[in-house]
Amino acid sequence: MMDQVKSRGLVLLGCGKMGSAMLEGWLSDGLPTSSVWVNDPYPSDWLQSLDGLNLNTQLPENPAIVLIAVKPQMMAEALPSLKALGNGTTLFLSVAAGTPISTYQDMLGDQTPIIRAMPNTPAAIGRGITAICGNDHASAVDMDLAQALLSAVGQVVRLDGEHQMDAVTAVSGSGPAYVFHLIETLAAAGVKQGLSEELSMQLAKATVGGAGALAEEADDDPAQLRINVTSPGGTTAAALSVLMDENMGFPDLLTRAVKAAADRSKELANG
Ligand SMILES: NC(=O)C1=CN([C@@H]2O[C@H](COP(=O)(O)OP(=O)(O)OC[C@H]3O[C@@H](n4cnc5c(N)ncnc54)[C@H](OP(=O)(O)O)[C@@H]3O)[C@@H](O)[C@H]2O)C=CC1
Ligand SMILES: O=C(O)[C@@H]1CCC=N1
Repeated sequence: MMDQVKSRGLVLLGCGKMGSAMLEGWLSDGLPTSSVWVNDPYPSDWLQSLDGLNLNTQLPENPAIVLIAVKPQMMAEALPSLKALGNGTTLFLSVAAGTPISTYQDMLGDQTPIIRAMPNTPAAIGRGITAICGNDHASAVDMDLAQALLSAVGQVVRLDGEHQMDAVTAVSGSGPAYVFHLIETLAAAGVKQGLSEELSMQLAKATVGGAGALAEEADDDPAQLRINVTSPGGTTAAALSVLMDENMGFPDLLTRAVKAAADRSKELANG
């Protein structure tokens, strides 16, 4: 399956933070730079340093996949450059938040196989998770090809339909930022308790990384893992009484944050 990508080529339209995170993962997985075409007006130093990459050159005539990773606001400007590849056997895979499949069909032709995907930046180290859903022209083979490509940078889940994409974006697409902010604020809180910045950051990163890995690997669910940390009448219980506060705690705060992200994803549908 991936041989097709190697021989026919992979095109990246837009290669900023998300495009680069995925490309980094694919290159580490063995995709040769000579099979990759990147079209980006201001390529990063990293992209420019990649030997053999086809950077801002003429695109292949029939690439296996075009990955669209420009911002939703740039879509109307960026997509027309790909029109010649529409309505053919090139599979389009878009990671843009909000932009519906219908926008790509309108601009690339309504016979074009299109898969919408929502990845996240841990893809850079092969620990991403990507949710996908395709249009009627994305065949089972196309879905398998997208799944094979995305599996190289982490887990892949298939959605029941496009209607789930806004919620997925709010949970796992944006989610890493919530966790990074948790690390920042946990480290800052440790400094307030008298630790050095360096030590507090080391403790915070290892704690979030270790807890995340345990949550994925353990048989117990996260609620039980939390209970396992919480000695009756101890320190964790004291902290959780703050974090689980009905009005000002994590549940209310995260519910509102995830809703704000999902609402913004819906707004971005209009560019
Ligand atoms: N960042 C993330 O964690 C995630 C992002 N996404 C989605 O990925 C997409 C990209 O986001 P992100 O990587 O964060 O954004 P970035 O701004 O980092 O990347 C977008 C890239 O596209 C380039 N670009 C702009 N216009 C064009 C054009 N006409 N042709 C080709 N390239 C162009 C930009 O160049 P320049 O900088 O010069 O404008 C930039 O390098 C978005 O649609 C976003 O919704 C999805 C999941 C997670
Ligand atoms: O912030 C954004 O809009 C993109 C989509 C998900 C993560 N980053």
